Amino acid sequence: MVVDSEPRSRPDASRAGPRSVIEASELVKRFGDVRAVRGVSFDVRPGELFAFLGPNGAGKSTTINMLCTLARPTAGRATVAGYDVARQPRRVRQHIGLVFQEQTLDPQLTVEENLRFHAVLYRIPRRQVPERIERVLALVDLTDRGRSLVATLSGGMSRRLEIARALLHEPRVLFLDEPTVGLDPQTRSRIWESVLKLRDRDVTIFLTTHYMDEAENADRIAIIDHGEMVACDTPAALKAEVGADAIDVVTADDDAAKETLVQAGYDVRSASHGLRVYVPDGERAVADLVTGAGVGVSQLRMHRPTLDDVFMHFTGRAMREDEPGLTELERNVRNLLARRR
Ligand SMILES: Nc1ncnc2c1ncn2[C@@H]1O[C@H](COP(=O)(O)OP(=O)(O)OP(=O)(O)O)[C@@H](O)[C@H]1O
Repeated sequence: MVVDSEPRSRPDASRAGPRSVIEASELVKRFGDVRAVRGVSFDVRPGELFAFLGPNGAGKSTTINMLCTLARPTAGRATVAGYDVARQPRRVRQHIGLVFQEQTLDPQLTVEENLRFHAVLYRIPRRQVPERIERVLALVDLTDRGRSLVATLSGGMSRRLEIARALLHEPRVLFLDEPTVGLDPQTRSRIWESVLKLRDRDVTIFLTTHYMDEAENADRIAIIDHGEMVACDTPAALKAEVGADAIDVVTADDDAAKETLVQAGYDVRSASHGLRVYVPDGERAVADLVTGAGVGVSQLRMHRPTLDDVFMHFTGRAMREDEPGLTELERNVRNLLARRR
């Protein structure tokens, strides 16, 4: 991405909220008849780790592309770092770093050469370049690989190098679109070590992911479905919104226990093995439940809502139902159906 000189322009402070580093207002994107994004609004505060989740075809990439100035909104507006994505795209690009799924490094160049090339594109003053390269490589734990050809790096190292490169021009916002997709758990956690270090550096992170354990790291999560925002809050608040804790109990006589508990006012469902009781606060309810069952309790297990439950609640689908085993054809059919809605 070449950042050339756009006429001097100032951040659009009149409109961007003073506390928001990203502000999207009624963003819309149509591709012909396809309404990919249908009026999405949200804001991201400085230093936040903001996760964007949604099923396949929900509109995540389209939204991120509009924020990164890679796609022009059909309607609505957005500012990033105070600049309008449609009217001041070059300014926006100066203040953002991008790590997308596709590798964009040159495999025939060394790690340092790739970074130096990026420094030229972003017009980083020459005398600052060595120190910046050293800093970003240390951040992603690649200090000793500066002279290695990128072609010789593992998938995880390449991804960490992409992050390092995206940070070289000191962006205010780092966009990570599925940064760990297809990588093994150990490599994913290495990448996350680097990402989480950024939290102390006042870099705002806008992330899309399919991995719920990664979304747990977010300060806030937005869920998008069929091009619309269906939820946006902290992981804890979203889980609380989904509702009650569930306690699974197996008793000496489940039918009798169910009757007694229902009479005592509990929300009880029969499960394939035992009973499931929904309570607002599982930890407090356990003791009362054991005595209230009226018969001997042989097993008891508490289940707190997870982000998977949250995702299911808001989208009606499991987060990872597309993986594994969904064929390309099935994915395409699903996208087609999503477009028709
Ligand atoms: N260039 C395009 N032309 C036509 N339709 C498009 C185009 N880009 C995206 N779409 C459609 O817009 C909708 C949203 O797509 P988008 O790629 O933003 O979803 P997503 O949430 O990123 O999905 P995934 O997780 O599969 O990447 C889908 O129905 C998709 O088929």
